[in-house]
Amino acid sequence: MHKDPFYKSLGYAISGIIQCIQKERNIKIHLVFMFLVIICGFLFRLSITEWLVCILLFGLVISLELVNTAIEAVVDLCTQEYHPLAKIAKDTAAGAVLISAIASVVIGLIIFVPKILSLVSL
Ligand SMILES: Nc1ncnc2c1ncn2[C@@H]1O[C@H](COP(=O)(O)OP(=O)(O)OP(=O)(O)O)[C@@H](O)[C@H]1O
Repeated sequence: MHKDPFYKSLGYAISGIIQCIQKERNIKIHLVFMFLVIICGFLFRLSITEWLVCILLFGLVISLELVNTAIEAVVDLCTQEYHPLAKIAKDTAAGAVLISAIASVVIGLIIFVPKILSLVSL
């Protein structure tokens, strides 16, 4: 079977990311939070380890949102009818995004709250 060159595959992947950003409200919310965390990260001078944790979490949440969108598309392609398996597929994919977002918020609080408190108590 014909295999696309690497630059074309990269183009498809980037197009998938752009389509998800255009179509999905949730990924826009994640991107806004990511942008705010990056600004706060510079303001509070995060350590290398703290940056690595933040970057890992950005990648995790956004990747899971992309996979969630892919699963929604495949389910809709398979059936427009109500089906319990379609519900499980969509709900569990959304649940994966939720778990990663909750973990990110908790870790974000662990990183930033002590820094904010030390600023306030100066
Ligand atoms: N074919 C189906 N069969 C059964 N339940 C479905 C089906 N399609 C959607 N649902 C239910 O409706 C919910 C919302 O589905 P929808 O396709 O609108 O996702 P969405 O609201 O666009 O999700 P997101 O907010 O992540 O983009 C699903 O999580 C699922 O519980």
